Amino acid sequence: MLGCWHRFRGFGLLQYNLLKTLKLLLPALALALLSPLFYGWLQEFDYALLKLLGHLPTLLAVISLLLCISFNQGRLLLATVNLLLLYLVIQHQLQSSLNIPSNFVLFSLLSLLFPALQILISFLPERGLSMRWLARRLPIIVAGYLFCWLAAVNNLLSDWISSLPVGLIQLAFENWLISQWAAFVFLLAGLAGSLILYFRGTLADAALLTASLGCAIMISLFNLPYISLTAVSVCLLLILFTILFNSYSMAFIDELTQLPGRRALENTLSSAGRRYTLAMVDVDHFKKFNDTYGHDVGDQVLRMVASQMKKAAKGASVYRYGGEEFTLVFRGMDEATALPIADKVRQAIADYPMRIRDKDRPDDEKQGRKKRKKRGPTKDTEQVCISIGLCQKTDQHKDSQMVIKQADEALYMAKQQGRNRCIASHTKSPRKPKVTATA
Ligand SMILES: Nc1nc2c(ncn2[C@@H]2O[C@H](COP(=O)(O)OP(=O)(O)OP(=O)(O)O)[C@@H](O)[C@H]2O)c(=O)[nH]1
Repeated sequence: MLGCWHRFRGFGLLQYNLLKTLKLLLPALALALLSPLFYGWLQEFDYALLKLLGHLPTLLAVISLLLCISFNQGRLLLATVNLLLLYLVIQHQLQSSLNIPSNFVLFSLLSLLFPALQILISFLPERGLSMRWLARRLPIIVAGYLFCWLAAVNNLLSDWISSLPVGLIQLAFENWLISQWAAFVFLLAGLAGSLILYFRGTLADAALLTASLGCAIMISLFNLPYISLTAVSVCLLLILFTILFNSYSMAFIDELTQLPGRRALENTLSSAGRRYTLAMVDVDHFKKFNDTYGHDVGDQVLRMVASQMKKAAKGASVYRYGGEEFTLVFRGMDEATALPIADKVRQAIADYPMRIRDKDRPDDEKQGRKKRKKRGPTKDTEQVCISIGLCQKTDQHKDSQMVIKQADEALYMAKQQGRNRCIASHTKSPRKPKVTATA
């Protein structure tokens, strides 16, 4: 039975990770669907406009580089450089037929270099951006393309055609220009990218994987006009979107609970209009969780409270105000309507059996079972309670800060009256809770 449960939990985790991965790939999917439209659109432009549009990838790359530096996104900076250099070498050295031996050699080298660098970039941990970090990695990418470019401008490449291995000459699929070796390295880049995306699950990983797939398609369909312009522009647009989304998350999303933070709350309140109710929420005796079980368990409690609030607070948006304080905003609702919803939130959390994980629980499952047997049955769930203070916006409130202040006063009263309850500034509380907070 227990084995069954573990298998079920394993399946649930797999499903969760797969869903998360698919969600992360959604922006890439949207851009992939739009790229044939963009490609078709290009065909209608006249030569002068197309020449101008040829600079679009460089422009996008420069914007991306500036944003990467401003927002500390090291891996996306390297991915941008990889795409930009690939595009520049193609534009300056590969604008005539691949039947010319030197062009064919350059094309073969680039179709190995790009995916190999993508694999390296995918495996790098995201540790922000510093000069030392960059100085160790950027020269590898630049050196690869510089080597190809110098060999091409010095007319060395045509001499190398006779020494190209068969795997770089034979195509992997009929009518597709990708060689067997290049297909293999792109496949490795795709596999590495997919595994990293599955386990690490960041939007940057999704963008890196998509850039590898996009450039594999570009290499395969290289004889189509403007294919490099289309593919590199789309990949860079995705990278730009990722940088902007990441910086938005850093500024507005609380990392621990994944709830919007105080800055997002301020934005909401500035556009909430004149009719809303705000609730300040505080975890009762939270300090005791930290003191008794440690900071990690304190963090678990905050995550549980956040997720239960999101589930139970129907019609309200939930924010982490800071520390163990949260905020609910009920747009378009008065206190009388918001109060029962807030009370349901309070009840949902009070009813949730919070499982506390033993701090010195051994990693080995067998050892753990032995230890639990020796110690006998223990109480490993704790009740977590919250107190809530509500206040609806009225004409007396000059700004949202005054509403927050009054909701905070109501919260203080809830604490004074015994905790685990909701108090509204203008409306009578629905009922007294049966349970009182114990932590
Ligand atoms: N684990 C963890 N603790 C935090 C975090 N932010 C703030 N704290 C702790 O939250 C505790 C807040 O405690 P108090 O303000 O004394 O309030 P309380 O114990 O909840 O008591 P009452 O509000 O009176 O019910 C402090 O010990 C902070 O260190 C966090 O992100 N994680």
